[in-house]
Amino acid sequence: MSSETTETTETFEFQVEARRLLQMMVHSIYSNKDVFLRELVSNASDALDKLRLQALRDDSLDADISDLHIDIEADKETRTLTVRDNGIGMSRDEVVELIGTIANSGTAQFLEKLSDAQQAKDAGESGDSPAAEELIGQFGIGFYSGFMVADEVTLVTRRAGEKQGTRWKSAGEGSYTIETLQDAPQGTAVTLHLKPVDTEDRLYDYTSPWKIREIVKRYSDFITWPIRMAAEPVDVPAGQEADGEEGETGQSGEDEATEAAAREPETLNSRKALWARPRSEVSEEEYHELYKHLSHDWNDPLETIRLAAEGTFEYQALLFIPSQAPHDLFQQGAKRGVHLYVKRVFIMDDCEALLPPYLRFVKGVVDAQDLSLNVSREILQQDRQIQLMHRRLAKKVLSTVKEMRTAAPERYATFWREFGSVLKEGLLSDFENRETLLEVASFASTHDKDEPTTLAQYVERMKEGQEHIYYVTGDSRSAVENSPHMEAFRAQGIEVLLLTDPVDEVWVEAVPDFGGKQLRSVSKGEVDLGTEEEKQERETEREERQREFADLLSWMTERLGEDLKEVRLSARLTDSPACIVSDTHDVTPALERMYRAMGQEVPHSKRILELNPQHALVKGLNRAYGEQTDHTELGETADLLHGMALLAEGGELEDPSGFVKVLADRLERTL
Ligand SMILES: Nc1ncnc2c1ncn2[C@@H]1O[C@H](COP(=O)(O)OP(=O)(O)OP(=O)(O)O)[C@@H](O)[C@H]1O
Repeated sequence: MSSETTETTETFEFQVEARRLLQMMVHSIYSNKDVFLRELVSNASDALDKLRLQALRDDSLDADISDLHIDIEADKETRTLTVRDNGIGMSRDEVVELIGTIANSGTAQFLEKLSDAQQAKDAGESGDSPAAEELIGQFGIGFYSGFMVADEVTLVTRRAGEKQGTRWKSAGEGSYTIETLQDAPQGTAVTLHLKPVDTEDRLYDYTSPWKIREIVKRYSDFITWPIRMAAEPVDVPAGQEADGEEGETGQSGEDEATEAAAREPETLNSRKALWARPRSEVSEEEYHELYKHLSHDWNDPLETIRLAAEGTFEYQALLFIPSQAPHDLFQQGAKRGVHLYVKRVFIMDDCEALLPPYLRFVKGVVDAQDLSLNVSREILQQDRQIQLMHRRLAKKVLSTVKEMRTAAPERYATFWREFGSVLKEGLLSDFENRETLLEVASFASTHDKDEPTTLAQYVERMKEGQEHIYYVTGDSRSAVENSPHMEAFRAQGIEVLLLTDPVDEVWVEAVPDFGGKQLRSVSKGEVDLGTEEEKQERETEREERQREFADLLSWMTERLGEDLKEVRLSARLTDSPACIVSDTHDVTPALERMYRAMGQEVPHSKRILELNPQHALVKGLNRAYGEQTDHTELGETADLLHGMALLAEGGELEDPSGFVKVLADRLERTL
């Protein structure tokens, strides 16, 4: 970061990502500009929460917490709007770090998507890609949203307990200035120098008390801190003052009284916690605004869940399922939604003790009556009541998903698209809810190109004589659909689940069955399809073939023995000459790779090469083996066959260049 010092003011450049984000705010890609105030109030409220907590934990903190509140002040003359809080504030370093940079690691990627979406919009295309608005909504922009309505933003702040304050100022272009102040009130004041009103662009007059009142009521009513607005100075014509309650104390005294009454600030929000209000009184919109405050998401949630427990351990919970997965869903250390309150007092965000990790996308509030305000994360993890609450909340979320699946299939489809892969992690860790998880899960399948299926639907469609639920795992739908392992299943019209999430490799190993039907990989063990009669018939034929190919198979098993457990005839191939399979209880190569990536050593399991006795290449190989006495060349053919089988399942060759050399040599001879 470059800095240039004048006497007291330093100029800094914004970090690249921050600058791009600001650019978008300045050029305003988000149409509902009113939300800037919600964002500033939300930050102010967080700052007040933080100060109260810190004061609670640290007696020696030199801070005034007697009247924590938010002030909104508009000045029509100078066209400025100030949002002020007397909360925790920021140190100078914090200002530079929090306001000048965007620490979120997904930002660069997000910005790519955003500018693509914006370009598409500018070019008048309306493709499948999400609109820029939707994207920015998902990300949440917080403080920077001020630049949607202002051409200059000033922030004055002093961290509670510190002596000096800081002034930050920027026009939202490349740089900002920072100044140290000897004298600044505790907390933060953000002053926006407003752009000219342009109602067509939904840029309203944000100095209008009416507009401010409306926005605060709509977006921030539930904020528990008072949000005050200085009342408008009323121009009262002389001699027509409104009810002079103070009595006649002379002309000048009366003026003062009127002015004082006029200056009495108005509290704009009702400050009622939504979860404590009767359900019938809270509108959906109010829930959605609370969700946005808690989650920093600008989009509405997919589902709102309310729950209250009475008795010895009383609590209320208000949970939300977002409509989009956050970009950091699979990042280590990403935030975990739920906020903990104790008797309406905010205690902590990201309270991981309240829900299992596979429900980390759920946002919301849990307000418990009987916890200490000083409760720590460690204590929560061990608290029996919290563990009970955790179980109950998890069950409630899952039952909501279950209901959604039948009552609102489209919403469920969105849910599963966004969160299915995280939910499947639960199959590994949450034995208690495993059945429910299997019931709510859905999977791509060969039955339908577009529509996923549930396991129950799969079982209903199972053919006569089919005993197992078949699946294939791999990197992509096209790769697994075309894998040689699928041939016999396709030929016999047997449905196969197509599992392409990394987590699928793992949970299928852990879940033995669904409703008594075993889950079976198409690439493991022997396949045994069809009715008893058909099986019997095939078995007899196989024994015959086995005799026919016995010498070739044992020679190949020996030749490839270093890499393979066995070479045998296949019942799963119709078109391909060969494929590789794993033994029923062996770890698959994909899983081996995953364990290694996680730093766990697993023994390497040798696999099995299966040959298709109907295939001309295999037949030819068998014939040649019988006829020739020198098997050197045939050895190469066997190696090629092995390599081809590996490639066909999307695997990797141990010696790709060796493989290519032999192949090139063979091709050359065909010309
Ligand atoms: N009024 C304030 N008082 C104290 N700190 C503040 C205030 N406003 C912002 N901050 C600090 O600056 C950080 C960045 O704020 P910003 O609104 O840009 O993002 P955010 O609220 O963290 O998240 P998001 O970008 O998802 O909205 C906050 O996390 C907070 O630490």
